[in-house]
Amino acid sequence: MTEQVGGQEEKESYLKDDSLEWLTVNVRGQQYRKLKKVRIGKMMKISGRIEEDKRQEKTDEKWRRNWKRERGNVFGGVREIRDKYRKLKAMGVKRNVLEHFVYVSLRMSNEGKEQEIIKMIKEEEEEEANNRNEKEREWIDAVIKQSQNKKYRSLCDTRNRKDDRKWVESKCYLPELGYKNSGITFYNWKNLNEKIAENYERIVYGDHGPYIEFHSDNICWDSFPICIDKGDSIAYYIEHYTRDKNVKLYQQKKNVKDQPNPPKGPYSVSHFRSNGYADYVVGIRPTSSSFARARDHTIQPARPTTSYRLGGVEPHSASCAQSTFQKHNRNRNSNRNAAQDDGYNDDNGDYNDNGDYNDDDEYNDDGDYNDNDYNDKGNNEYNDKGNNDNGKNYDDNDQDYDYNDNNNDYNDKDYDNKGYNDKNYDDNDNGNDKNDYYKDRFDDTASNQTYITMSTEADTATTFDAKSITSSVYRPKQLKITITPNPTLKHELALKAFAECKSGKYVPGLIYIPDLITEEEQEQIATDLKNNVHWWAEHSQIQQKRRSLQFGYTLDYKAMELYPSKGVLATIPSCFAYLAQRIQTYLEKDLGFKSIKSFNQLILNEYLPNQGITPHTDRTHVFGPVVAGLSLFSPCVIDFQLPHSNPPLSKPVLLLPRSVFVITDDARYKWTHGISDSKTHTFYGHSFTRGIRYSMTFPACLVYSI
Ligand SMILES: O=C(O)CCC(=O)C(=O)O
Ligand SMILES: [Fe+2]
Repeated sequence: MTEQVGGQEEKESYLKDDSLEWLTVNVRGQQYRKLKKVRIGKMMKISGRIEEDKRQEKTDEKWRRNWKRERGNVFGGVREIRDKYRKLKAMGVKRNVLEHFVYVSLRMSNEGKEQEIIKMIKEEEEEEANNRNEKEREWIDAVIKQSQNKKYRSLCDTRNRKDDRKWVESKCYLPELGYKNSGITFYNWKNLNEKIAENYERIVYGDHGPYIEFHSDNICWDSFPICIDKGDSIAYYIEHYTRDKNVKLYQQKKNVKDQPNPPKGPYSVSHFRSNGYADYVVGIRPTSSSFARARDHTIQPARPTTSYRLGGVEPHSASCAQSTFQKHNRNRNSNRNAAQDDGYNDDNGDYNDNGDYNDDDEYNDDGDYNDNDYNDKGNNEYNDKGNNDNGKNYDDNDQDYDYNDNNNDYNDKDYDNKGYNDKNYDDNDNGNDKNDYYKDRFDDTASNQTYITMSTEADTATTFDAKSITSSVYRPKQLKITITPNPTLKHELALKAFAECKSGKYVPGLIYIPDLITEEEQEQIATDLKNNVHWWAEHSQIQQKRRSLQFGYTLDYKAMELYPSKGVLATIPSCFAYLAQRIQTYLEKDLGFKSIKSFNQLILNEYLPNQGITPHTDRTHVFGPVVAGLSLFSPCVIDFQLPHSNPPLSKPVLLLPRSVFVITDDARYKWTHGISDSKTHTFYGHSFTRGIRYSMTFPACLVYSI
């Protein structure tokens, strides 16, 4: 051993420890440090030992820096591998650590370097081996045999994936490839007695973020008693949950090769890949599909911090990059989707602010890609390998981070300057690696492969903290609700459009119901809102600066998943529930709708006169085919637009207080609707000043019983 770090005493105490984890061993100057368990989710944050956490954070920083410096090359050059190996030995790590390391080195080093690496490792071991018996030396040969000279090319070929990898490796200490004897154990971080899995196959770095892939044999299935299968037609995977629903396991049913871009999500980046946005692998023998529980699976580690996610830069250097980011975002937007680029939300420089229920990509997290929108973007031909378009194909979904306007964490430069094709990782690329990988993987285990991805609810449920961004302006002790007068329509076009709206001939599928409630009922609603002002302070979310509350179910705009609302929001308050019923009755009795699914969610939106909502399609994977919206207190114009139409079609609809608009069919699925954030709205020549407006959106959430 040529390098010695740490004191003998600590080393011994570590060696006496029977636990197998190795990636949790850190070197802090002269000290050793270890964690007992690899925890899914906030693994470093939950030890409950604050002192430890602080130390850990410092160490994390160090590791992160080290990874940045070393990682790009560590599996590239023999010398780097040797140095790393020596470090690990000096740390006194256990055999399985070394095995894992050698295994990954052999499989991921540059082509043709294997023999050199083997020679080097053997030399390194020589000295010690002389003092040991022959049997102990055999481990090297066993690892070599395991690696079978098969190369694995990193999936991290773009900046976003590399950043994800940096994060996973510096936070979770999980190399891209797993190893069968690594002994790494995964626990539910909310219940550390609950074992999730042992060992893993690989980290799948895709454009929807990193996932840990497991073989089913290594999953503790007893920890996953809940299983939801939404059916072949909509879902790309079966969901499995731990009892506490904290850990979710995705069992992939179909691959995503036909999906060039990922659904929206905190990690999502669009690269228009012709091979699909991620390398999720599905069972290759359809006959085995009924044996879901005997398959392979993956799990998604916790979400990286914003700063790390967006370019892997330290926050302090990012503020200067903010404007660059916004600029590029604008460019991207105009390149991506004209329907969104309408000048709304200019304050954010971001067409979609915080992702509302914006379905512009029209496919979603559940994998029900029920839309053909990709082609419309005209970008299918985009050459993923090229990087000369300065980020225009870089993902717009990062706007998810944008809502708060104060995150100075972006350093978009990092993306734009370096492009997406970091040479470090591409040296091996001969274009066939992926096929090799599949061959490698399935030649000997071809019988029953399916992959599952897993995430923790805690990750996905970390919606923005409304309270922290709710300034006093947003937290009045009283609600001031006034009624704003309606414009008097005189112009012929305005009268015609309004009449067409009422008769259902204006936008296909759009139904307008004037005066669904009386003035007294509106008064009563105002009173009810005032009486419950505390709802807002306690539970509201901020969407594009406006506040909203979700009763019944809550759509997490980051994860785009639906959860039953909690506390006072758990059910639609009785003072409002009759409204949902009345709309439903109207649709069924007066308009002859065949028993529609009951509205089971209420989204209460508050619009100050300078607030709006980005053009969007209400999320299709969580909301049913009929969505109704009641307007209160102030008139406003909602714009219906048909994206990609030529010439562009945009139809303003005047929403008067106490009226309801219902979207079905084309209006629901093909058209977008949005409200401009200007204080003055115009409807066919009639301009009027907006006042405070509330709207109640009633969707029928698609919920599945467990
Ligand atoms: O405020 C409105 O009337 C529209 C709200 C809306 O589009 C929504 O909640 O999805
Ligand atoms: Fe909507």
